[in-house]
Amino acid sequence: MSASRTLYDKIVDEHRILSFGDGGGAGERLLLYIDRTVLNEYTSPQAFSGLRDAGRKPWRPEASLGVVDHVNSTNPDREAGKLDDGARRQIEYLSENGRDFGIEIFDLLDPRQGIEHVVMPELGLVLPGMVIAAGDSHSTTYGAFGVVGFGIGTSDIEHLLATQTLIYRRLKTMRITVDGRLAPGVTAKDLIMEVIRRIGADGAGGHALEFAGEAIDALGVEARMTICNMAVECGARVALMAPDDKVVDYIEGCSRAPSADLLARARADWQVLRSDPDARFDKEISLAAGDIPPMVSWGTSPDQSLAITDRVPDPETLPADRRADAVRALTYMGLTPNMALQDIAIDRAFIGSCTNARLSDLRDAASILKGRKVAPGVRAMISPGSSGVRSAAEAEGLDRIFIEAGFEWRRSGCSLCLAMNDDSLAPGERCASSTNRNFEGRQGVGGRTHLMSPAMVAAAAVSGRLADVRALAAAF
Ligand SMILES: CC(C)[C@H](C(=O)O)[C@@H](O)C(=O)O
Ligand code: SF4
Repeated sequence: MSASRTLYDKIVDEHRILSFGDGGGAGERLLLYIDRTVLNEYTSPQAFSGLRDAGRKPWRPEASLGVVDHVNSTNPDREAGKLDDGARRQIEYLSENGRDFGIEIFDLLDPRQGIEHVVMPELGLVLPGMVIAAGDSHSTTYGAFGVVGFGIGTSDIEHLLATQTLIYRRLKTMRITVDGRLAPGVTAKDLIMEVIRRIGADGAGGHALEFAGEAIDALGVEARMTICNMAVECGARVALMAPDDKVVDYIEGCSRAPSADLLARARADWQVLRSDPDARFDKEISLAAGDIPPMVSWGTSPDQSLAITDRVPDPETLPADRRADAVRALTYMGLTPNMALQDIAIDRAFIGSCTNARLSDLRDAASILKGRKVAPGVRAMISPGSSGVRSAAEAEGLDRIFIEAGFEWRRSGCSLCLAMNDDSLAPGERCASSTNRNFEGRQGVGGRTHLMSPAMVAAAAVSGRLADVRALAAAF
């Protein structure tokens, strides 16, 4: 290994307990120490059952937190929220496991409940230089803090709980440098959607993807989380950004943050958490932030997206290897080639998910909705990323803006990001959505998803069709 290292390699080296001996480069197999994990009711049950069957206990229970997010109802009236027997059992089993194994659980009624990737950072549990592995693919979110975060399967969760380690294969590295500044009305969501459009759904496959450049430095921490979260949609196994003062300031305000003393010392120590100036990446790409427009997806893969001012593609004009997918996507989405994206009428609007339901996202959307009404015939709902975000938003009156505009002010959970609870689209319904995946059936059987930023969802909700947020606000 060369003396100059990438941020990814520095963090992996720091957590390597032993190497299985195939060199220190990409592909090296090693035993990796994991600092923390978060468990949800959907992917943890078998891991806990495995521990029970083997008579094992978690090695460091205080390194884990459990939270209910995927299957719960977000109906504000808890009684009315439908919970089928399977979901109820999963939620109860998480609490039971927490009690039996000494792991802290935020259940449905806990004021700190929310989507795991929103809850972990907002508590201050995600600290620069850590490795956080969890049973959910969007664990890449933590990269915004300079953390190696990645998703793991159920048997790995069991191994992690029992040993606080994982057998790991070192990834190749890739860097995307984003120069300049984003234009007014263009957000981190548009930036990552443009990256995914450009490099494809597997463009960063098998790589740890570092984001750098002026545009990234200029973003707030929550916007950075949006980018790292969705980087998994271009195949990145890990997303990373070098932590700066904004990150430490963000952590400082959190309820579970280390003491002020420790943080002051860490602020200096964390300076080393950046790629060395001459570090070599296996792949490098750069793009100009100023060229990125507000984006919307038109198809059924997150890389099938375009500028809102564009037209639905004509498969005939696409490269041969993309044609069949495009035809299938357009059929599923019920769209005609060459129609203007802004002519696509919507039935539903949804603001939520671990990608885009933090306080800054809600503020962006509210700035568009203030004094406006959801178009007739559109059902709009918002599910804040966590119960904490929900109360913070209420404290500054954002709930009133959403409700007066005609949005349903729901509770927190994965909600309509994936139809695993009682929020779903009816067959054929079309939704403007601030989420991250537009796969067939993702929001309900036959449901049609258009991905976009929260402000763009707000613009679509009041317009009744996909719309350019720049026409509604000069800047936000
Ligand atoms: C259910 C879970 C395994 C899944 C994931 O890992 O990402 C979900 O959160 C998703 O977003 O598709
Ligand atoms: S909000 Fe969506 S993407 Fe995030 S963890 Fe839940 S289901 Fe997965």
